[in-house]
Amino acid sequence: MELLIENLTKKFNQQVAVNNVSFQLKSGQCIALLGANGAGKTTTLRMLAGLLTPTSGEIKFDGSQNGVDIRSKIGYLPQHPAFYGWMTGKEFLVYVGRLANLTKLEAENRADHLLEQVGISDAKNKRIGKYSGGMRQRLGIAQALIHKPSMIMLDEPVSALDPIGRREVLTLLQELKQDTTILFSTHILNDAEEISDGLLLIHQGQLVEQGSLAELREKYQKQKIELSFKEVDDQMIEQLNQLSSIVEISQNRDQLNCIVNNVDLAREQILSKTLDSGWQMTNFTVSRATLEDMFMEVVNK
Ligand SMILES: Nc1ncnc2c1ncn2[C@@H]1O[C@H](COP(=O)(O)OP(=O)(O)OP(=O)(O)O)[C@@H](O)[C@H]1O
Repeated sequence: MELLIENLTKKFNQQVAVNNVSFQLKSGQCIALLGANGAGKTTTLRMLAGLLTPTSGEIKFDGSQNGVDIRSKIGYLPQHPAFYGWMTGKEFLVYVGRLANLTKLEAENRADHLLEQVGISDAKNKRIGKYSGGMRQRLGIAQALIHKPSMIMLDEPVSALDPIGRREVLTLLQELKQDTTILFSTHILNDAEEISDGLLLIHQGQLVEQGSLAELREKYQKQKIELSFKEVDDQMIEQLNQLSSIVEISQNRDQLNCIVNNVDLAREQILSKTLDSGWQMTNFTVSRATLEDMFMEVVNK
């Protein structure tokens, strides 16, 4: 399976919600579409799910012609799924199975299988109105899988959940990704790091970075020294900036984050400068820049 997205764009009147986005998704991958609120994640997923017509660009599934209905290949869980609270979990899945053209028997068998797979078979005869948030999301994922799609797309599958529900659904996704191709959106980097193999970072409608977690870590991994002083002034920052080992300094109140090109040299230079100048240092920590730093760097460009 291969999903190829080329120059996908969506405008709402004059507002460009998704701007010239291109990427590829292959069988077996679990990819996170990561971006802040309003970045364009939902709009992208809705176009891929066939619920929204792109203004321009192409969506090709296994080399299909652009515009061909690919909904039978894709399972989709919207950000705010609507359930009938009076139905039981099993009734709901049988109902969506029938909508997906399964016979009654097929729908029942498929529902039982999926309820087992997403771990809510004990509650299959309970009304959905009584389900916890995590159980509803698991039912929503089962719904997305009903027609045996080649891949599933999940819009913010854990964002609205409490910590217990989050954990339930993240664990389920860990299991599902073993044999399901998954594209999911999130605004939480930790969730993306925990379950995905790769990231698509979207910012103001544009794809600003993409790659496997390993590639991105390698690319953005920088050595960093965090310093705190009793007081920080511009002159101090200027003097530190002149040290040959320091590449860049950012300030957060009395804390300075220094990206350095050589930790050992930087340690020596910073400590000796601090002593000479009589600055009152309260913290000196060597660390590595994380994907969090990458996220902030890319998003603040
Ligand atoms: N139907 C619409 N009409 C007009 N503008 C829209 C419409 N849908 C989305 N937008 C705008 O497009 C931009 C992208 O929205 P989108 O919902 O795709 O972002 P998102 O990344 O999913 O954010 P969130 O996490 O808040 O759902 C936003 O500025 C939004 O206001």
